[in-house]
Amino acid sequence: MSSEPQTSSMPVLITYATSRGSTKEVADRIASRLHAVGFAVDCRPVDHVFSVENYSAVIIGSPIYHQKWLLDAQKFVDVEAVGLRMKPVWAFSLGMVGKPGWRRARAIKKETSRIEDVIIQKVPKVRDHRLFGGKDDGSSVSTPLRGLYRCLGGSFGDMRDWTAIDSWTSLIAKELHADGL
Ligand SMILES: Cc1cc2nc3c(=O)[nH]c(=O)nc-3n(C[C@H](O)[C@H](O)[C@H](O)COP(=O)(O)O)c2cc1C
Repeated sequence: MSSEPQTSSMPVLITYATSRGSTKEVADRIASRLHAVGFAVDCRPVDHVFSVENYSAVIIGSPIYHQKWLLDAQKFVDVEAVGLRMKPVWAFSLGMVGKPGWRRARAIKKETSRIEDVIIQKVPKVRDHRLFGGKDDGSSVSTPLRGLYRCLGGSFGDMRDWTAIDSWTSLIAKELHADGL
């Protein structure tokens, strides 16, 4: 008899880094939606994950600060790279995506590919990466910079698009089902 763990009985790991809590709330939402459609889930911060070995799939999230993922999330991908390469992996980022418009669209595209380049170096077959709007009241930014950001089509507040997050989660659930997980 094989001693291999039964993949389908293993939970899906939803793991995140956060500085101010908004990414945790998105991770919790993804976990609860997956749980609602029948998946066993485990949602925890990246620094509370012992190993990815006992998970069937992994969803990793981090906010973007100064154009990079938080260090804890980068470290997690580095340390777990070998294990992650053997699983279905999805990634998401939170950032200030702002209002639609060509200037922002270009900035978002650039930011998204910069983040993806780093993830793909470690986990080449990451299935998808999404940049969702985050939450920032702008209080940590100087008034002139806030004004400049607004002129460029950015906006402050809670920009999390729960409909987009739920749709993405449904796509992941479909793929997991298709994989027989
Ligand atoms: C000091 C600071 C720097 C930030 N830098 C970026 C950035 O470079 N790109 C971006 O898209 N969002 C940036 N943001 C927005 C955050 O990614 C957003 O607020 C996110 O929701 C924070 O996640 P957390 O609450 O999980 O820490 C920044 C926010 C702050 C306060």
